[in-house]
Amino acid sequence: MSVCEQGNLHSIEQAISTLKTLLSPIKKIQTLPLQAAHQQILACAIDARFDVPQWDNSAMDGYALRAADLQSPNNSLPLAGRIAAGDSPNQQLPLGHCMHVLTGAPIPLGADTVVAQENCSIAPKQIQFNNFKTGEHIRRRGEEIQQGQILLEAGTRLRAQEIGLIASQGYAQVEVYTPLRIGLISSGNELAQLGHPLQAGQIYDINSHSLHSLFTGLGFQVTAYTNMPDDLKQSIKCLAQASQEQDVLISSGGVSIGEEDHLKHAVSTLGELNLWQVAIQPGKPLAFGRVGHTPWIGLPGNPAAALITALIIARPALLHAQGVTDCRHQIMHIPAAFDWVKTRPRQQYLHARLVPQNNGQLHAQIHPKQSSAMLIAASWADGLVEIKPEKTVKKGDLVRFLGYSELLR
Ligand SMILES: Nc1nc2c(c(=O)[nH]1)N[C@H]1C(S)=C(S)[C@@H](COP(=O)(O)OP(=O)(O)OC[C@H]3O[C@@H](n4cnc5c(N)ncnc54)[C@H](O)[C@@H]3O)O[C@H]1N2
Ligand code: MOO
Repeated sequence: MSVCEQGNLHSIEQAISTLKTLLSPIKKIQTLPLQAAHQQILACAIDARFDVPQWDNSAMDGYALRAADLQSPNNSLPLAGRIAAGDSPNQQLPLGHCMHVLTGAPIPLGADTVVAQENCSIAPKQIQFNNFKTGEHIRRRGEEIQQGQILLEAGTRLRAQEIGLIASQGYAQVEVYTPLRIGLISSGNELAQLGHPLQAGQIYDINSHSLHSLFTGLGFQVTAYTNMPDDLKQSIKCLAQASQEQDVLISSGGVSIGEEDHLKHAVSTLGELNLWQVAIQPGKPLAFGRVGHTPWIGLPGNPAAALITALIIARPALLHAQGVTDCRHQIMHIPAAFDWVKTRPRQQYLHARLVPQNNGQLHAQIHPKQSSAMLIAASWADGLVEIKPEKTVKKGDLVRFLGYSELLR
């Protein structure tokens, strides 16, 4: 890998691929109670310990019968008993009888049909069946899951539905990959901490907070370091310390070409710089490297540039290192509600909202303030419209839309 010259920008695909190489996949595994495993990544496949359902059971409140028993002209059978969910699955349906069954109740042996109670005329000891189909309303043993079947593969992120599926098999604990430890570093003399009044020339540190929220939301273990001043010696000291304590360092700011942008120099002193400058707008000055053996991602300082490069480039590589097997995000093709007439050499990411038209179809509307220094549009937006380098867009053209709901999970 080589550091490119200014003006020779790396493509986004190259950047993601370089970063994946830089971040070695996490191997550490921990066992967690199921309740604590939300958003974590499964380290071992989960297989089915038993069939689901474990026995034939009723899908309705009604009456279980053997269809061949219904010979009488008035379609009725004497009632032999009642079975509820939780009762034994081994009860026998006596010949020529029916049994009352509640939803979830085991089907008595010999029955082949459940008739919903609203389709029955119910007398105390005799049930008349008005309308039914043979075989209906029985949930068959194993129709959902069969014993031994792989339910979830290693590398799956555990959402509410996966947690429920694991619980259905009685697993109280799961093995998950230990979350990557991410050290967040903001750089800049101008940055003030929340809770402190601003001095002249200061602004509040935004990136530490937006990135903390983003990466903890993705399941990583995040530590924010205090601000790194615009000073080479102190940058080296801060990076060296953080690199001892974390699996990955992610900084924001200080990667452009100004004389106060010391980060790349500090990283080269402690390790190596692998890549700098990517054909993405916002976010061109993005850089990667190593501090000692610890991978480093240098996001640009402008808050929207830091957020977008974190989502588009850092996110897939970090999830890959975390063991996630499917790091794709859905891309929708949505008609543009805007014109984009001026071509740009870098791939554009525009803050956009999905707006329903009169016919109910969604169109992508972009915010008027797309500056990388501004977060107001990101907060307004539902996601990002992606425009390839040198492309224009006319109203009604289909554009690629990446929803924040996809990017933030
Ligand atoms: N001569 C050039 N100047 C700049 C170029 C260029 O190619 N040539 N690139 C511009 C682009 S694009 C970006 S993006 C920025 C990125 O620069 P840095 O990564 O070095 O970031 P800083 O200079 O440290 O800060 C930029 C901007 O963002 C504010 N900032 C930084 N950190 C935070 C934070 N944690 N919270 C809130 N705001 C933050 C900082 O105050 C600056 O206003 O460079 C352009 N310049
Ligand atoms: O990448 Mo910069 O973010 O264009 O401002």
